Amino acid sequence: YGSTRPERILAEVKRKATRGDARSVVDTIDQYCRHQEWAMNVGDEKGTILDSIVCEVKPMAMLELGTYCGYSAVRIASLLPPNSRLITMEFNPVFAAIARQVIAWAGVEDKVVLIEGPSGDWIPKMKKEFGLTSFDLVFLDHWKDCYLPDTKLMEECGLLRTGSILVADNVICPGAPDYLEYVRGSPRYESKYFRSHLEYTRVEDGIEKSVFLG
Ligand SMILES: Cc1ccc(Cc2cc(O)c(O)c(C(=O)NC/C=C/[C@H]3O[C@@H](n4cnc5c(N)ncnc54)[C@H](O)[C@@H]3O)c2)cc1
Ligand SMILES: [Mg+2]
Repeated sequence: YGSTRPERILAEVKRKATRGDARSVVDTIDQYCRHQEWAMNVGDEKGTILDSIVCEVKPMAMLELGTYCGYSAVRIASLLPPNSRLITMEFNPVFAAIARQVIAWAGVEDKVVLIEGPSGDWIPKMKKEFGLTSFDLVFLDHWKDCYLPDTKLMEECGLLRTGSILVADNVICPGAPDYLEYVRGSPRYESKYFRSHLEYTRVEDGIEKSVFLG
């Protein structure tokens, strides 16, 4: 049922996951995408790396670029300290509509603000629209050729402070070579690679964690 993959994922969440239980939503999506049909969620293996960084940073202000079905938004939100917010950006209205329902089913809607639109348009408006000074943590998981331009845009818009952390998915597969070269080569970042696998597969992939030094 459901004509698109995200709609089938949402149907599975409504069928199998416990309402209000973020963990069961995450596990349901992982089970479905591992055994029924693959989808580009950060997944369980890389998700554990993301979890450890979220728990270490305890961000009060976090940004995610590329919501898709809301899997990582739910995963992150379930670990956020009270009064902290995840702002997640998604420009595909079909995916955004599905993600809103997944986020609501998981019961984390009061921790997540989903912005519908392109990151390039919204990043320059973040400070004004959300009374933000900077982001403590940013998760990049949108089109891989947007990682670098959006990182430079966040720098230019003063959304990164000394100690802000960027976490990038898929730096090996599909890969974000220009982004990797930038954060690994720039004296303004301290970068570290966490080796893992492409979600639900044995293909090598990894997460790059980069601390902005100001
Ligand atoms: C060859 C090949 C193909 C696929 C893979 C597997 C693979 C594995 C992965 O973990 C992946 O993350 C990906 C991947 O391509 N992710 C792109 C994810 C985009 C989502 O973000 C949305 N979006 C994209 N740009 C923007 C933007 N500026 N502003 C707002 N939303 C944006 C889109 O609307 C989508 O909701 C692919 C591996 C290798
Ligand atoms: Mg990804």
